[in-house]
Formats: sequence, C-alpha cells, structure tokens
Amino acid sequence: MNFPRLYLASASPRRHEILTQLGVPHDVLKLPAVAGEDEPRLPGEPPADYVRRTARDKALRALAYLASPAGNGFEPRPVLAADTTVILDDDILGKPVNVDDARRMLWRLSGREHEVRTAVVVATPERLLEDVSVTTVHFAKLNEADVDAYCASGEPMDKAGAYGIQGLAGLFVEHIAGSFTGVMGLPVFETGRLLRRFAP
Ligand SMILES: Cc1cn([C@H]2C[C@H](O)[C@@H](COP(=O)(O)OP(=O)(O)OP(=O)(O)O)O2)c(=O)[nH]c1=O
Repeated sequence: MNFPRLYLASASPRRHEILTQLGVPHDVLKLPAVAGEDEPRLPGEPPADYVRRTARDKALRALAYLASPAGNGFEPRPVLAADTTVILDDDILGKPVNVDDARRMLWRLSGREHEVRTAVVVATPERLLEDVSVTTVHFAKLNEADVDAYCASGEPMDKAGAYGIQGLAGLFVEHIAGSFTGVMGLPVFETGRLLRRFAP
C-alpha cells in the first residue's frame, strides 16, 4: 500500500512501532514540552469528547510548530497524532504520577470491565480527518502479588490506566472486544482507513 510520508506527532514508542509495522513512511516530530498539567479534562467534558479533542490538539500543535520559525526546514507533510484514554465509571485514568497512583488504578481495574478509546487525527493546514477506536477490556481479579510484581516491573509508569496490554499486563486481560492495537495506542484498522481517505 502506498501511504504518504508523514510526521508522527507523538513521543509514544508504541505508535512509532505500529506505524513502522504498517509500512507507513514517517519521521517522529519531537515537540517542545508544554508547561502545566498534561492534557487536562475540561469541567463536565465527556471522556468521548476529551479523547478526540486531545488528539486534535496534539495535531494542531504539531502543525503550528511546523508553521513557526522552529519548523523551518521541515517539509510540508501531513501530521498524525493520537490519544489513548482509559475510562472507568466515567473517570479518565491517566498516566500514574507515582507507584501508589499506579497501584490505585490497577485495583480499580481489577475484576472489572473498562473502555479504552484511541482517537487518531491526520491533518494538514487545509484538512483534518479523525477516527476513534473503542475497545472494552475485561480485567481478571488481581491479587497483591500481581500488583506488586507489575508495579516493580516499571511497566505502568508511562501508560494510561497504569497498564500496557502488550506487556506483562496481558496476563491480567481476560477478554477484549475491539482493537488490541487501539489499546496499545494506535489502532491499525482505523489508522489505515484514515490514511487511505486522506490520500485516495
Ligand atoms: C492502555 C494502554 C496504554 N498504553 C499507552 C499508549 C500511550 O503511549 C499512552 C497513553 O498516553 P497518550 O497521552 O495517548 O500518549 P503519550 O503521552 O504516550 O504520547 P503522545 O501524547 O506524545 O502521543 O499509554 C499502552 O502502551 N498500552 C496499553 O495497554
């Protein structure tokens, strides 16, 4: 398949891996960090709106960067950005701030079903297309030893909901309905469809 070369506006190694696996030619765009809280939710904002807004914001920030003096030297290419959000009881479980936070999140997920939404955006200054994958994930009941060992592995720390389905936490996941790669951070089906729509 012939995909346009693009900039991946993401610091997530998983997104880079999945795009590479799909044969999508891309360069990772390293954006300067934004000050303040990471991706705050607006008051009363539904999680389904939050994830789409956040992915759009990431793409728009990347486009603004390319258009700024700092972006001088980059080519005019589409940018791809994504956001993955773990939702339980209408709460958004972000990345844990420390090990205690990770433990709290894992105990909340234990023995229950939650939703993972990943919004993907492809954009140029003229055009923006987006898609969302929605997956239900059922966690087995965890025990102290599971949670201790998992936290000691360090895997929870840079991941929404304090787990990565692609790693050791795969042992906790009894069932999913939806997209495995969507839970990992970049849904293959929706991303391919979006890129084909973008460059027919
Ligand atoms: C639930 C889950 C999340 N994750 C990861 C994917 C994302 O990297 C991260 C969710 O945070 P995001 O804010 O979506 O992405 P990010 O901050 O890592 O990267 P960027 O904003 O620069 O694109 O959690 C997994 O790797 N596996 C999982 O099973």
